[in-house]
Amino acid sequence: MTVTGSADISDITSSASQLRRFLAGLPGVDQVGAEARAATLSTRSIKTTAKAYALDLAVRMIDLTTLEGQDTPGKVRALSAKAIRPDPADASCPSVAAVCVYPDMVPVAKAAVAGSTVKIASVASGFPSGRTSLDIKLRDTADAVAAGADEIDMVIDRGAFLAGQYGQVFDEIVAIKGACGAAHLKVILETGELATYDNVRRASWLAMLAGADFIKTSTGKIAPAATLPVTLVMLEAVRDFRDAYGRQVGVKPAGGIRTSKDAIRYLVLVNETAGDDWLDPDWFRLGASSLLNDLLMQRTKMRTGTYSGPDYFTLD
Ligand SMILES: O=C[C@H](O)COP(=O)(O)O
Repeated sequence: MTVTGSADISDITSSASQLRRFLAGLPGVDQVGAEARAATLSTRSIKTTAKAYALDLAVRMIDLTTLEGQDTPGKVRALSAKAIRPDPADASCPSVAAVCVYPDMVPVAKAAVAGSTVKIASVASGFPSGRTSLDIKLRDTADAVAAGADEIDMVIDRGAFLAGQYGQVFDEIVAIKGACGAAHLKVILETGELATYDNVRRASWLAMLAGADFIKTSTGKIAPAATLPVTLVMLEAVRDFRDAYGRQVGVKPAGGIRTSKDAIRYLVLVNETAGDDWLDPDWFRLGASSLLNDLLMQRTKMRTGTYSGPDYFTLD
């Protein structure tokens, strides 16, 4: 896709009307083509050696998530221990990328991963609905960062987006990015509420223009959550954005990704759509609460030839 319009981001974002014109001018997504391509890629088989690599890469890309009202410090500590050392019986098993928690659990998670490579991601900005004032969203974000979050996962205002108030959504992302300081910002589009692939493409560009470090599909609280075609559209967007403006943005599908097969399908999609520059935890994450155990079972099967039952691994 060739992006038409100004070559300079500041021209596009200088006014709400310029931004609207730019987003309205993005080419429409070929829905049938996107779904067919995602379906074709999802049937692709990979060699055994590549599979072993892919399983480890998928482990390294996980944002191991717990976002439940009943989360306790004990559960977050256990999850953090698992994030550092997913398979205590196998020292070759890598750590996951990050633990993802609500802001009040950041201090607990931060202390639990101290000394490891595991990052702390925190949802903020009135997750999951985002229906709160900008002041509260900024405070929510600043609190999580002050408590040690390395990454902030914010939700966009879908109501404003769907009403065409792109300038408002843009300004909010810019403000929250400011509150992040050195922490990376992942912008959750909540694609299950955006209704069309064209909207997914527009929201992806809007978030990137506003300074997102990552674009993320879903909160995991709305169905459908991550899907391959939606992720394909987002991967095309980050690829085209880098081509146009020279800045690389990451992608994080999240919600409903539970099996090794699913994870490998996403990795094939990344490779074939954005390219192997994105096949790295710095640029691609899998937001998941219960994918890790299946990856561990498949790793063990490849190593020993036999499956360990799910009970062998601790609960995610
Ligand atoms: O961001 C991650 C999601 O909230 C996790 O969703 P999941 O429980 O369906 O894996």
